[in-house]
Amino acid sequence: MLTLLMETKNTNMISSDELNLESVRKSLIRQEDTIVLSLIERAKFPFNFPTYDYDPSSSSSSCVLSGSLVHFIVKETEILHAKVGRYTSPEEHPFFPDELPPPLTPPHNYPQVLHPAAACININDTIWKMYFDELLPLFAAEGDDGNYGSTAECDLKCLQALSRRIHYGKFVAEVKFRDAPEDYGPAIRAQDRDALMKLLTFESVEEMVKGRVAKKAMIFGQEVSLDDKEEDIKYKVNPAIVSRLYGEWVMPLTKLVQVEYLLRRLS
Ligand SMILES: O=C(O)C(=O)C[C@]1(C(=O)O)C=C[C@@H](O)C=C1
Repeated sequence: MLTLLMETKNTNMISSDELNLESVRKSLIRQEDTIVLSLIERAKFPFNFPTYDYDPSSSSSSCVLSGSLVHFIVKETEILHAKVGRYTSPEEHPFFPDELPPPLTPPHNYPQVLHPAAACININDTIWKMYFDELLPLFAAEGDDGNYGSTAECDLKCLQALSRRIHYGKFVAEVKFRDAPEDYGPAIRAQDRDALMKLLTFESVEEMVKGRVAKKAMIFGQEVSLDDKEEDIKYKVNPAIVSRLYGEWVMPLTKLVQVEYLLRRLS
């Protein structure tokens, strides 16, 4: 708890005068480490289906949870973290925002960098569905080792890291608007999603990101042994899956957040 409190207080939140494309991209690059390492930790456990299984109609269930174990762990963790002010940070977004208590800690004055309308953008429902329906089956081995609590804890860390990275699109969008209001203004006033998406997309950057996260998965996730031959190296998480995660989900969802933010930027 103290660590979390210190983490919340010692935020490396970007101030308005430090806000530029280089600084926000530097943060996105640093967040790649957290995402790749959280996937590697989740890959320690097999799929462990009972972590996600909840059938209210099953009379045999002695389970008293109102949902699956992973729902319970995420909800209860968010309630605890809300009490120490985690979700007063513009960089943090809860998966269950409707059930959170007010902070018990003094308010922290975060730099007011974003337009107030940013607070209404939360796409965690989409992130939750992507993670459990698309991503997890790609890299979690089949099987059940009974470690359902630890498995759910790893899922929580993956969800939090992905949510933070994708919603960081609000800061990227703010930078892009400030750098070129004459370009973004007409598309915003026309509420033209396609024009905004075209303006904010840098395909060369996306290719670099996909290559870098695959390389991080290789370096961070390499099974190390002293007599490995080059062709026998194994990885805890397939680097191609990490590259696909970014190409098919993380960057498109980050761009969705950017578009949603920009549509509201002049309201
Ligand atoms: O770096 C940017 O310009 C971003 O908008 C971030 C990001 C990303 O999600 O990594 C998204 C869209 C761009 O096409 C390139 C990269």
